[in-house]
Amino acid sequence: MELKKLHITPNTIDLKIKLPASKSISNRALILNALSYSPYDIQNLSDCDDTRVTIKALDSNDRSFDIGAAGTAMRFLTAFLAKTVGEWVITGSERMKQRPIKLLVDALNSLGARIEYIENEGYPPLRILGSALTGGEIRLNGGVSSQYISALMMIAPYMQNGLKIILEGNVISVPYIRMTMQMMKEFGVDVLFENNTIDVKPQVYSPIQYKVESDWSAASYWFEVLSIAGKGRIMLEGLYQNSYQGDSKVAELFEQLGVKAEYKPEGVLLTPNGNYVSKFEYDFVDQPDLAQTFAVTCCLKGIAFHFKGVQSLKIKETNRIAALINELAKLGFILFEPAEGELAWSGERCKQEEDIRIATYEDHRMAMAFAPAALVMPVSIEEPQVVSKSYPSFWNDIEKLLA
Ligand SMILES: O=C(O)C1=C[C@@H](OP(=O)(O)O)[C@@H](O)[C@H](O)C1
Ligand SMILES: C=C(OP(=O)(O)O)C(=O)O
Repeated sequence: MELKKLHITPNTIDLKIKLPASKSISNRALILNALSYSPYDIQNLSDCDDTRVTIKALDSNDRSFDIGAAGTAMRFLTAFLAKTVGEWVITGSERMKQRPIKLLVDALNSLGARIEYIENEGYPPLRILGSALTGGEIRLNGGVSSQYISALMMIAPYMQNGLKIILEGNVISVPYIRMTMQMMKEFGVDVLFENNTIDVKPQVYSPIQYKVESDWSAASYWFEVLSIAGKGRIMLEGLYQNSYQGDSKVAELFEQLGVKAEYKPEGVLLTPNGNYVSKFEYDFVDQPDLAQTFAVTCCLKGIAFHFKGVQSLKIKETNRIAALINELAKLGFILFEPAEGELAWSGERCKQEEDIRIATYEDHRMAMAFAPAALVMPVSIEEPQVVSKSYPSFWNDIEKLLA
């Protein structure tokens, strides 16, 4: 097993980090570029695994695709292939075969698609008989994954009757639905999203030249580094205040955890603000990918926390709730679930392990969220290469702290 041993004890921190491009924006831009038959190359496309699998599928002459561990690629391509004439097979990693897709498949089949399960009902791999879709009106539970909704929205302009989606339940990850809507508008189509109803009339996309922003979820690990270190300055290049990414909320949230973020023309400058709250409370329903960053930061700063809105973490790259509970216990922190969809730490401690080896469960965010713990104690991160799912140069950037 590969192991990354780390203990970071910098005298000063003065870094410039070129963050990876957003994988969420990259994967949408690729689908929209394909749907608009664009002659342009997308600029600043991410080079991460989740984007590479989408590029490979869209560029290939194959009929069978393995999208590995990429949730967005699985969901977006399922919808894309459902409306593309031909017979297709789509599969993914062992974990992807446990991540639910039934709501999306049922929705597509009710709109005129023909999709079958090859192994287990409700899960990839899928056999898709692609054809023109009739569209119409559907009701969809918005509480499982917004990726199903984004996937349906992007192909909606090409449905014969357009598409009206009435979202039911507590809709999660709404900023990602808004990101899809904004990008569709940039590619020249009208989308209405009001009162839990999304309406897309039959239309055609227009190709545009598109440049992808840097990734705010990746930025969160640098906020964590500065918060834990409590000193230094870090310039994160290519980030803007008015971002389509809901995870840009990280800048405001870290004001409570010792970090000041200033917007400069080249990016965001992080410096300490000396302000650490005694208890951190937040509902992560709009920013599920930030939860791991905050759990590790709070524990290492001795700040009790109570998170809500984290129910979707159980169906991501791993069960992130279980993974956080297991791995933070190795560092000496006892977390618990006050209720379904919640995670908390009330200050309870256990004995820290002597030789700390953090398991990453094939989850890039476990590796990246735990790496800054090395500013406090020596840690080894198992299977560090998992970071390539969203941030291939993460370890090169972390090594700048050792220089
Ligand atoms: O649409 C997207 O790009 C994403 C949506 C979110 O998933 P859910 O909608 O499943 O929460 C997020 O966790 C994922 O990393 C990316
Ligand atoms: C949940 C994530 O990705 P996906 O669902 O696209 O696999 C993530 O990157 O944290």
